[in-house]
Parts: sequence; C-alpha cells; structure tokens
Amino acid sequence: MRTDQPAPPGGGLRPDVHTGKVALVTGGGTGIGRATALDLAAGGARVVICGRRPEPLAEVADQIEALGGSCVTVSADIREEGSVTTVVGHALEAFGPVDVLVNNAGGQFTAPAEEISPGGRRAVHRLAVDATWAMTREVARRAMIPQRSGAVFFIAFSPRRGIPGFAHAASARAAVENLAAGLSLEWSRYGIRTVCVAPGTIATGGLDDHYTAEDRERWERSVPLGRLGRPEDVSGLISFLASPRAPTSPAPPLWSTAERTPGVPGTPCPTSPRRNPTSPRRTRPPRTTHDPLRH
Ligand SMILES: CCCCCCCCC/C=C/C(=O)SCCNC(=O)CCNC(=O)[C@H](O)C(C)(C)COP(=O)(O)OP(=O)(O)OC[C@H]1O[C@@H](n2cnc3c(N)ncnc32)[C@H](O)[C@@H]1OP(=O)(O)O
Ligand SMILES: NC(=O)C1=CN([C@@H]2O[C@H](COP(=O)(O)OP(=O)(O)OC[C@H]3O[C@@H](n4cnc5c(N)ncnc54)[C@H](OP(=O)(O)O)[C@@H]3O)[C@@H](O)[C@H]2O)C=CC1
Repeated sequence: MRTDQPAPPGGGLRPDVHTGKVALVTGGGTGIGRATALDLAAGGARVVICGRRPEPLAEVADQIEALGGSCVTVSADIREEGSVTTVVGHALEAFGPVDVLVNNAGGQFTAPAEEISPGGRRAVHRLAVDATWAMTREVARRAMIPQRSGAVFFIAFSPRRGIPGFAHAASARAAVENLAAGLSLEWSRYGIRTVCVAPGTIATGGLDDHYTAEDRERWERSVPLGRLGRPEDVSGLISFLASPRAPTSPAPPLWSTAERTPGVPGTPCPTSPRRNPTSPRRTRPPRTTHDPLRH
C-alpha cells in the first residue's frame, strides 16, 4: 500500500496562525512538501508550490482551494539556469513578498560510494545544495531582506553524520545544515530566521517509489519509535516553527523528527548491561588524579 496519502491538514494550529503570510514550498506536489503546503494553507497562508511535474502540483492546489485557501503552482526544474528567478517572480506577482520559504525539493539514489560517478554526485548536489542556495538567495534579496523579516527552512537528514549508501546525499545535507547555521548568523540582522529540520525516515511516496521494501524495513527497525515518521510530523513542525509561537534564537536550532538509533543502521540499540539482570554490574574504575580527556 502506498503511504503517501493526504492527511487532515492544520497540525492542530489555529486556522489563522499564518493569515497574511505568503509561503513558497519547493517540491510541494508530493510527500513532505505537500503536507507542508497543506498545513501552511490550513493556517491561512497563501501558498506557491513548485516541482517538475504539473500533475501533483495541480492536485495539491485543488486540495488547498477546496479548503478555502489560495495556491499558485509553477512547474519548473529548479536546477536549471533561470528557473529560480522564474519561480520567485511568479510568487511575487501572484501574492507579493514571500514570508516563508521551505527548501524541500531533494532526492538521491542509494549506491556504494565508490560507484557514485561525478555526474551522479553532481545531480544530487545541484538540487540539494546549489538550487537550494539559489532559491534562498533569490527570495532573500527580492522579498525578505527588503521587508526585514522571513523564515527559511532547510531539510537535512537524520542521522546527520553519514549514512551508508548516501555518501553524495548525506554530504550535501551536511552542507545545507551548515548553510542554515551560517545564514542565521548573518541574516538575523534582517529579521530572517533560518532553520534546518532533519527528518528521520518518513513514509512518503518518494520513499515507496525509489527505495526497496528491504531498505524500508531496515530503516524502520532503526527508529526507536518502531515505525517510520509521517509527512505530517515534519510539516507540523515546520508550520509551528513558521508561526509567531516559534522560539527565536540567534543561532538556528536543528529540529529532528523520527530520530534514528545512532550507530550501525538497522541495528537495534544494545541493551544496557545495567538493565539486564543476567549481566554482571559494571564497576566504575577509580578516578585518577589526572585524566587528559577531562577538563
Ligand atoms: C540509520 C538508517 C539509515 C537511514 C537511511 C536514510 C533514509 C532515507 C532518507 C531520505 C529519503 C528521501 O529522500 S525519500 C525520497 C526523496 N526522493 C528521491 O529520492 C527522488 C529520487 N530521484 C531523483 O529525484 C533524481 O533522480 C535525482 C537523484 C536527483 C537525479 O536526477 P537526474 O534526473 O539528474 O538523474 P539522471 O539524469 O538519471 O542521472 C544523473 C546522474 O546520476 C547517476 N545515477 C542515477 N541513478 C543512479 C543509481 N541508482 N546508481 C548510480 N548512479 C545513478 C546517473 O548515472 C548520472 O550520472 P552520469 O551518468 O555519471 O552523468
Ligand atoms: N522521506 C524521507 O524519509 C526523508 C526525506 N528527506 C528529504 O525531504 C524532502 C522531501 O522528501 P519526500 O517528500 O520523501 O520526497 P518526494 O520525492 O516525495 O519529494 C520530492 C519533491 O521534490 C520535487 N523535485 C525533485 N527534483 C526537483 C527539481 N529538480 N526541481 C523542482 N522540484 C523537484 C519532486 O517533484 P517532481 O519530481 O515533480 O519534480 C517532489 O515533489 C527531500 O529533500 C528528501 O530528500 C529527508 C529525510 C528523510
């Protein structure tokens, strides 16, 4: 069964929480992007979504309009030269300055690192890093810096420090995470918040379509909650963080959903020896007067 089904939007927030706001969601036609577009619209934002395929975008626009909201779609490959300018131009023309940008579009394939060609690595980095940077800069320069406010979201991965089979993709997301941190330090002076969200494995159509059932099961086992996350887990968090209730901070918080067990992917956390009555209790070694690892 496909898991990428629409869920009741809103995330439990007030229906006017984003009233007056304009939001731009890349990859807003499916999965996490769709859920985010729906949640922001359910809070009163006018929403612009983009992606390469027009059909999923049109479906989301219909759903938003059925809820009484406003949505404009722009079909574009944001890796292509000039496309980011076009997307932002459509947004400004339709609704005026963008208040919330969600850099959600992204994707990759799994392969052993040594089999990832330079072209394969570029394909992934062009989307996750280059297009994200271009979109962020364009929105900041044309909307958020002039109006001295805004919230920009980036999507990274959990775990954050490398995933087997994802050398190209995980390193791209590390770059994005660092970008969010650096921009936060620079753009606080314009009232722009930049926030990186690092989802765990989320059950979306993208996951169903591009990864095997074995991958899925292995990833599922690695989530302490025992189930994959839902798109609404991520979109609800973004919607809350885009709201006036969000905590503000000079450096960006990193928010994580459906966090995975650290260590070997797919391997359950080892049982603590203390909790296992058959294991002998560990005794702490006596502290030496000088331990170079302690300050
Ligand atoms: C703890 C638990 C752990 C945790 C585990 C982590 C869990 C998962 C976390 C993330 C989940 C998700 O993101 S979920 C779903 C997100 N959506 C996706 O992943 C969508 C999948 N794909 C795409 O969007 C795109 O195909 C994308 C990958 C960006 C590439 O787009 P392009 O159209 O440019 O691709 P192509 O033109 O076909 O190919 C470009 C180059 O890439 C190479 N390439 C393409 N597919 C390839 C493949 N399978 N293997 C090798 N190389 C490949 C080609 O040979 C080309 O290289 P040259 O011939 O050398 O030029
Ligand atoms: N699902 C998961 O477990 C996790 C996902 N993520 C990340 O979250 C984001 C959303 O993931 P998810 O919803 O699962 O995946 P999906 O594949 O459903 O969504 C990706 C979206 O990006 C759009 N897109 C892809 N390439 C381009 C492009 N070149 N130009 C414009 N739009 C593009 C796609 O539309 P179209 O194909 O029509 O262009 C699609 O709507 C991705 O960045 C993903 O890597 C992060 C951690 C975990």
